[in-house]
Amino acid sequence: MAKFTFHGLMAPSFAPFHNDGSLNLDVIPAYAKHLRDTGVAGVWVNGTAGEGMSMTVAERKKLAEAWMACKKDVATVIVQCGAGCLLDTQELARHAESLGASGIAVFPCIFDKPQTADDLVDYMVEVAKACPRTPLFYYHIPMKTQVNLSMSEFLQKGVERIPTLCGLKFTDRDVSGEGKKCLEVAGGSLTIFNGFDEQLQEAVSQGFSCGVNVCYNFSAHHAADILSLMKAGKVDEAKEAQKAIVDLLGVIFKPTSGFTVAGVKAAMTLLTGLDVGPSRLPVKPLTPAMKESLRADLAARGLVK
Ligand SMILES: CC(=O)N[C@@H]([C@@H](O)[C@H](O)[C@H](O)CO)[C@@H](O)CC(=O)C(=O)O
Repeated sequence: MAKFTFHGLMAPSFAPFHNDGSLNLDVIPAYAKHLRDTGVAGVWVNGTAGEGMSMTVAERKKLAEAWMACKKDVATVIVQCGAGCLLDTQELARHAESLGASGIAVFPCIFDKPQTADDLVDYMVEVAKACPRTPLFYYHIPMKTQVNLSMSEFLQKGVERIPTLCGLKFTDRDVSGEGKKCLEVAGGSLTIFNGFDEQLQEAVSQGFSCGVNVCYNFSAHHAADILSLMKAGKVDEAKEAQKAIVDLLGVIFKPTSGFTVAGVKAAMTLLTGLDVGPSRLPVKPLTPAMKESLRADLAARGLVK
């Protein structure tokens, strides 16, 4: 079995774009230093917030390379390689392994979707052949993929057939049910990342010790508080820190009446001063009026000038 250990906060990094839509790699070194300075020890590149599915294979490779060049600041780099077809996924996985990535994460195929946990394992077996020396993770995010299989069954079957399978990202609200079952199957030897900012405290209460959540990009301190308060047994205070995250997300998603990558990218730029640029279609960027409304709401909370 491949070895992988991570505890704490991993940021799903944004894909920085110039206003003309092209990749802006120049911001990555400062982005990496910002994450280091805010206690974030890992990045999850080309995922959901990272608009992996909106980029070409060549762009995705460039982003992976840019983050790998910053390993002195952010030591753990997991590259999300799921793509439209298995061959592109394998090409990206081979590339990530050649760079020495800490791990490779994979969405399922989302057009012809796996119907059973066995189908999913079959697919992951083929991906693993392209990156036989690198820890492999499944990226469970049914709200995007509409693939909602039992993750505990997948893990049970997957470890039998994929020596490099090291866990999964559990972007699913059911942390206390299926999430806990995954932890039981993992038995401490696989890594299960919590996937929603809003449920970190609940996830930690079930035994999760790490997460890949978008807020770690710009307000990691709340999540770091949750981890340390839960460790100290201060559950009520941890729940207060959790409320602060939910409140912040409420502000960020107000202009778009719900989650969009455009909103969190705009928040990143406003809250950190690191310009990650607009989102790429099909995710519509915020309009100037939406951006101003977000800026004003964040300013009212003393979060931006
Ligand atoms: C759909 C989505 O973006 N989910 C976020 C959450 O952090 C999410 O933004 C947050 O919990 C708000 O609902 C992360 O799971 C994203 C993520 O890990 C990724 O970009 O790959």
